[in-house]
Amino acid sequence: MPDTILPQGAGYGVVVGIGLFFSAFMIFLTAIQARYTAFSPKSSEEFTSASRSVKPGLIASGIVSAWTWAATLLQSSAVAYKFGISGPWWYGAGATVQILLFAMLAAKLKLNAPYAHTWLEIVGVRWGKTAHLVFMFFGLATNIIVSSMLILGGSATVTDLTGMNTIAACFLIPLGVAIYVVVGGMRSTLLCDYTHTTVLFAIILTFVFTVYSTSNKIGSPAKMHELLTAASAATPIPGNAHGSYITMRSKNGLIFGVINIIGNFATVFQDQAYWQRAIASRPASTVKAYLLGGLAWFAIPFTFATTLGLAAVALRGDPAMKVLTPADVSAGLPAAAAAAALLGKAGAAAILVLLFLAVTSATSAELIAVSSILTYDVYKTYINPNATEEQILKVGHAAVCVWCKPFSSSTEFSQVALYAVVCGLAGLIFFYIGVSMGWLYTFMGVILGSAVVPIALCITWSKANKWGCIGGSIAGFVAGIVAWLVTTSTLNNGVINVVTSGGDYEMLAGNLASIGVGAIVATLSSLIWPDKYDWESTRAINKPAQATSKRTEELKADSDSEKKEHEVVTKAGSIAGESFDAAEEADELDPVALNKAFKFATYSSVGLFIVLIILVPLPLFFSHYVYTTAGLTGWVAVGIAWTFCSAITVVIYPLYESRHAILLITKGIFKDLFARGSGKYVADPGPTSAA
Ligand SMILES: NC(N)=O
Repeated sequence: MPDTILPQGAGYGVVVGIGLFFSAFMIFLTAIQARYTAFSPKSSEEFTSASRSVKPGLIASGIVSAWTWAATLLQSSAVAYKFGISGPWWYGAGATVQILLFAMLAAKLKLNAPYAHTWLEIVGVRWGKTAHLVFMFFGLATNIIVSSMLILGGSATVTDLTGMNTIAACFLIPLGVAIYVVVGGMRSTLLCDYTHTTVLFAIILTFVFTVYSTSNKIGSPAKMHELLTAASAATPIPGNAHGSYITMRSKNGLIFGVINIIGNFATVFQDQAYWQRAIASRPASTVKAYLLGGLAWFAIPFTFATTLGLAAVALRGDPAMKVLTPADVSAGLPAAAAAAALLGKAGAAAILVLLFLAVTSATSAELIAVSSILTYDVYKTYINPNATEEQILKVGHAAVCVWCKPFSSSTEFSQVALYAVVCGLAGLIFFYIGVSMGWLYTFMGVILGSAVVPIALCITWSKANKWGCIGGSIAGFVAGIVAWLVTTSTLNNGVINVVTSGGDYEMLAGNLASIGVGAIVATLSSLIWPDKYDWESTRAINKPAQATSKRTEELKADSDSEKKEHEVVTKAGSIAGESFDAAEEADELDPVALNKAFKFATYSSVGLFIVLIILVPLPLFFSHYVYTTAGLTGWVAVGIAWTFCSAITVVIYPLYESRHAILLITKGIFKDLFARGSGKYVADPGPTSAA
């Protein structure tokens, strides 16, 4: 019997083949965009922010795609395997609430810095160079840690299923992504994200229906209940009510929940990828996009892990089920093992494709995020403040390829290869020192958590104190590391290594100290020495010369013909290009409407936070309830229904809202087919709708 369920060729085929397929797809999309729409991929605004014109469904799909990491599928299943049903809940809820709460930051971004390219530009303009550099450290550290987790999770699974060389996997995974991001920029990345998300939901639903409906090994929630009950009796989980897998009363599940909430605050609030989607979004619908994206994403880890993570427990002892070591669990392998045990080679292949799509789309989000930071916060801020549009675009492309070498004079191919080296090296270093994806996942809040509250205050609160926020971030960082190491040493007789430092309490202490000290110092100093910031300078960042509201123009215009003239003038000043004109944009940036949107974001996200983190899980935790068959059936049914709603939101809804753009492109293609050259988009002098 071979050591792996799939041949090595399958690993290379998926990693290289699908990577190149999506690169070709991206080139095709970009060509279509350039020919049949008003948006030119040659503009730097279009490359980094899709001309700030994207509608909420596609943004929501992009959020889901960027937020679906290897860990979303693998670590969620690993915690289901370790803690039972509480693991998927804490993973899903504990990483959804940040996206929901980010809707508030997105509303403030549109209100206080509507034309910024990066969140660091806002920090720099408000607080100057020191703050800019300190927070850039946290921003880039976030991108590096997230990218490393993606590479680690992806390569571990590909190696486990196919035997593909881990070093090759680490380097080849980012290669295809780098090519397609360079070719397309933000809009094509969002369209590629959409395709990935569609396939992702199809594969997840296939696994769900296999486990809970068709499989002869499980096949129903009732059988799953029976198998989990038997597993609980055979190997009770310490800290769970009655040692059961089918209870929310799990002490370690709850600890993981707290760590998860903290770490994910850091990786949303200080990752340019999420700011970038807010920047790319139309102002009027940014909040809606984040609320939809967050709610849609919840179903992915929750339902997937409630399916394959629990299946990995239920199938223990099955001849087709691999025996998992603690290292395998930490590497996130229970889901792949269960998929292979249930569906053989087909299951393994499906999980390989699923994982690869998740890893590539999240990596593409990280790439374009880093590219924007290097372009606008390093190159334009410190190297060439008078950079031309052409220079900015060139650096943006180069930065995608090589994080640390944006001015390479080598060919694009060698830049791509160098980028693969940088990203792959980060993954490899962690791999060789024995740091798994699971370890890194619980560690991320220790070093990133301290900047969460200071960054949120900088963007949303006029009273936020500059030195309090900078000091809080640094003090929290130090406190997090110290608390983590001291707890490790205390609990492990002075032994500090990768294994001892990865324990639940060790990571919990580091996470709590980091976010707590950062929050307390930043908030208290701002209350004692409040700033009085008026946001004028951040509102002026990159502001186009003639961004005047259509309403204002209408008031000024004396006649219909004069009004038309005004529209044409404002249109010329639009940063968003011809399909989302300046007057429309200025109307959507109306402060009254944006303040309303902020209030709506606050009420809904805080309300959903209370439901997801307090009202649902805590009563179940304190009641010590162990699910009956009917209880588990209901729990699974909620997951399946939620998954369908999510698929409708991020797969069907974007198609519906883009129907005019799809029609426009289809007409253009048909015109070209019947009269060669006649289908190319020609600018319409009047306002039109955005894709
Ligand atoms: N994106 C996460 N935390 O899965």
